[in-house]
Amino acid sequence: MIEFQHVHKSFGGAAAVQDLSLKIPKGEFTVLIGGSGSGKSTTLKMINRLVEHDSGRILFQGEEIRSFKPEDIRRRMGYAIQSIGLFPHWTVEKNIATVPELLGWPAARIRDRVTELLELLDLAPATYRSRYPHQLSGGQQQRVGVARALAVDPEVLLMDEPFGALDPVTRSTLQKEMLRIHKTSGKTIVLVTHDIDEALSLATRIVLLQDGQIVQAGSPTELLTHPANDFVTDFVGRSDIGIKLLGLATVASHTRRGETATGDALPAHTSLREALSTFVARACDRLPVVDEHGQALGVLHFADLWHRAA
Ligand SMILES: Nc1ncnc2c1ncn2[C@@H]1O[C@H](COP(=O)(O)OP(=O)(O)OP(=O)(O)O)[C@@H](O)[C@H]1O
Repeated sequence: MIEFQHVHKSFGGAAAVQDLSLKIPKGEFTVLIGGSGSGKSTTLKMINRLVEHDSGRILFQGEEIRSFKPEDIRRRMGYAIQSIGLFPHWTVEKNIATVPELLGWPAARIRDRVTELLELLDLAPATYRSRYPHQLSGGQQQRVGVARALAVDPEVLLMDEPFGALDPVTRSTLQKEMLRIHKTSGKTIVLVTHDIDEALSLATRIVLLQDGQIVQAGSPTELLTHPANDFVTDFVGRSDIGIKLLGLATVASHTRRGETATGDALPAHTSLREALSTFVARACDRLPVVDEHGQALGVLHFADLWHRAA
């Protein structure tokens, strides 16, 4: 759906992105990750032409990105950023309605869409639609930023550190919401982060950048189990690669069905990483597992964690 072919971008003679070639297929959740100054934001912004590339080609659905009108790009690609950029003197409703209004949607359609988006992001419409940004918490502002990016149901969602500067609980909640939105909408999402745990939990594909070049692109499991070099190993966390692998699998896939055990049960969608923590905290080697309806599913054995995790 989006393809970079040998793309270069320099600022004042210093290369920010060099010879970057990358395919982003439709429906993928691609996470661009790397250290500070590695070229993540520049790469993202070249997709919606906030930054123009110097050379090479960037294709969107087979056509050079420069051939699209900026307003078409704005309609087809939602954009959410860490600093949100909500207009302070506009209500939540008006902020979310920015692009629909630019596109001349009728007022009733805009109102319905705002209601739908606020509900999607767990902000009660009656309470929040007429508030101003300063009357919201940081997490709520981020949600409004995401709602605004989704307003005209774009084919692509571009997100630059959208959950930066949030406390871990809010961050984790919003990450889960993004996973749900991705799962239900099948949207193509490109997200920038410097947080490897965020990348591992969200991405279907991780693209690790260093000095404006791709060091490795692959699934979270590939990066953890087949790192291209020492830089990748260090970046993904040399000392806790095993724990991170456990974070990629759920209890459901490791449960011995039909067995029974006593004690508080784990929901089947719990990650094996959390399960390991529960085993240690409870000093036990078996945990009962329940499905999403709270019905007994089986038992997770401590021995099965490492046995089958990779
Ligand atoms: N508008 C600009 N003018 C000049 N230099 C820029 C500009 N934007 C980015 N750069 C430079 O390009 C390089 C890559 O920047 P970029 O913002 O893409 O990195 P990043 O990986 O997103 O970093 P961070 O995680 O710190 O946000 C950096 O050296 C940066 O200083």
